[in-house]
Amino acid sequence: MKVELDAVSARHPAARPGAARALNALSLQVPAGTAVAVIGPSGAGKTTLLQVLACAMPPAAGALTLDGVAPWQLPRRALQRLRGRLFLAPQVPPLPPRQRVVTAVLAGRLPAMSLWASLRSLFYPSDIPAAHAALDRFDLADKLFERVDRLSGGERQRVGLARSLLAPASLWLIDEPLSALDPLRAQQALDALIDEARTRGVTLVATLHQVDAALAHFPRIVGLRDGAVAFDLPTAEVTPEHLARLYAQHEDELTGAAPAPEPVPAAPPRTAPAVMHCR
Ligand SMILES: Nc1ncnc2c1ncn2[C@@H]1O[C@H](COP(=O)(O)OP(=O)(O)OP(=O)(O)O)[C@@H](O)[C@H]1O
Repeated sequence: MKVELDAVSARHPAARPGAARALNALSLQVPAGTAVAVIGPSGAGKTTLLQVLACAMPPAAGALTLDGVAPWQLPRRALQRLRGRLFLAPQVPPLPPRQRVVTAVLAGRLPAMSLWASLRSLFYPSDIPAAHAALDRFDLADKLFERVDRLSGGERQRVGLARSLLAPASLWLIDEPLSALDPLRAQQALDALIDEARTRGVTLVATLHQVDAALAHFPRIVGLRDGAVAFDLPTAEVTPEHLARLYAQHEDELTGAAPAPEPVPAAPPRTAPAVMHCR
């Protein structure tokens, strides 16, 4: 799916009046079947960008088109159909706690299923081999029949990613896929996502805090700051200077260092307690 944003601005419905826009006249093109990593400091607008692309939030200004179609001008049912071709993986996947992993993964197919088939699949998983194969890409096949609430945070995150492989989508929007993964799992997960997206001709837009991982795996990097594109370059052309400017005043996020501790307010000078006379 081809993605085009032209001077798009967006503001969260819950934002304080007068708060800065989360996206500010942002323009971006992503050709069909390509992969791009979006990096930038906390609050830059990465998640908001994915929400706008997923048609979960309408732009306040500017134009969004997906395969040349303006989603917010479509009739409601056509917009629903289009949303079925988009897959948004939030940072923390919304998995019902008592559900089996196999059911949670197969839920990725729900947009392509009739109401009856989707209800049936809640009780009788329809394609267990497909769920097994998707989990295997994320080294989680042994958890096929485990309950979701018995998984670690990282395992749940990988279940959310495995779900993308079942989704009938041509645009994957993946928000911070590595936030709960150790370095080895993170590398495997990115390899699997990028490889599967390329094989299927799916467009992949992923936000990442791990700049090293973005540079190592993605062919193109978009740096986002204050809701606008700071740079949009082939990975080989991204320099330390680009990164230093992007993360200025947020250097701890670039280096992965723990943020500097909040300054502790100085204790008030100790004085002898004042004698109070009560009458
Ligand atoms: N639920 C919300 N309600 C109101 N304003 C919000 C909300 N979520 C985000 N914002 C505003 O939008 C801005 C961009 O937030 P967004 O979550 O898109 O940034 P981000 O780059 O994904 O940050 P992070 O890396 O910390 O997840 C924030 O600075 C905040 O002002």
